[in-house]
Amino acid sequence: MSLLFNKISDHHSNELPFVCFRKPNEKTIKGVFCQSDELHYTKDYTERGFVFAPFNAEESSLIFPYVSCEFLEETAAIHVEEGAKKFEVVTSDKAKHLHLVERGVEAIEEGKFKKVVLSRIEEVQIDDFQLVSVFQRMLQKYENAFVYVWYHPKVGLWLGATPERLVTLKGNEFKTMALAGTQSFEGNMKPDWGEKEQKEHQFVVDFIVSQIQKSSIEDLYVSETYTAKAGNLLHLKADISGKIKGDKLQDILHILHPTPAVCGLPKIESRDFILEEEGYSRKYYSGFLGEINITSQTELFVNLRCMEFSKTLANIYVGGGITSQSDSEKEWEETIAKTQTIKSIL
Ligand SMILES: C=C(O[C@@H]1C=C(C(=O)O)C=C[C@H]1O)C(=O)O
Repeated sequence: MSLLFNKISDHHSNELPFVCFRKPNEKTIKGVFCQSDELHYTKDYTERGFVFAPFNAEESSLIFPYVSCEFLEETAAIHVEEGAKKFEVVTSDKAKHLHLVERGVEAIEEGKFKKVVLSRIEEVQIDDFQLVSVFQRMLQKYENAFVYVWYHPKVGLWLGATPERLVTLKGNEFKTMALAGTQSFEGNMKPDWGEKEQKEHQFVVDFIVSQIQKSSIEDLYVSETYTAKAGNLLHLKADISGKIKGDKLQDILHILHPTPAVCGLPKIESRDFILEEEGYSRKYYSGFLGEINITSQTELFVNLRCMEFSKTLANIYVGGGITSQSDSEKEWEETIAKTQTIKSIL
């Protein structure tokens, strides 16, 4: 095993915090290793470090401050075997999810909001969990995702391979994306998209554009909508960029997070519905993570296609966008397709 993967194993066994990640379409894997298990929170996003933020923007975001961390980088090619797939689904409550989606559609029909993203946890029993192998399989399988493993002994162990960028700041350049609408990849990168998917994606574009117009970001550019592949799934995607004039990272996060790709529209009404009705805590799922203020660059990703581990269980977090046109059975199928993307690396 390489130096970096050994260090991950050691730090995890010694119960010391770390994060290891690879950015989309890059080869370098970076490891950040903390020297103590003290918990740090961001004050105002002006710190330098790796942020791990929850879905609920009213809760604090964790940070590994780079002043007190050790770093390792590697560009090793990874060749690992497919997952052993020795696992059993412990909880996967279909009736509950169908009911939740139906309540979401009713609330939309009552005019409470236009879109809400509803999610669930699937608990999977894993025998003989090998952290490094699972992480390596994720790296191998998801080249165009932000792939990470994040650990803090007082918080937990999270792994993910997310296709969604929340925000990139490089100098005065600002970039984000609108990603929504899902179908399974069947070999065709130019599939037909239904009206429901096109609409749920447009809600995300419109929200981001209107929020940016409230900020001082100029030269706004929105690409054509196109199909993007993430694992065995396809999504509708549009790239959005601009030039920052005076906004701080904290202001930008405040206007963007959580976008209707993971929350809904309007933001507050849909968020309250999620917090009241989903019946579990999303914790860091659909929050965001990544490096902030590293040589004046920030790159944050939405925490999707992720799981949280305890000793013998993996909690897989999945959700999907609900609109007035949603069919609960199809929404259930979409969450199944999303869990399969994740399970294939276990
Ligand atoms: C909420 C998730 O994904 C989000 C929801 C999507 C959808 O509703 O079609 C697609 C991509 C993501 O923006 C998830 O994967 O859990």
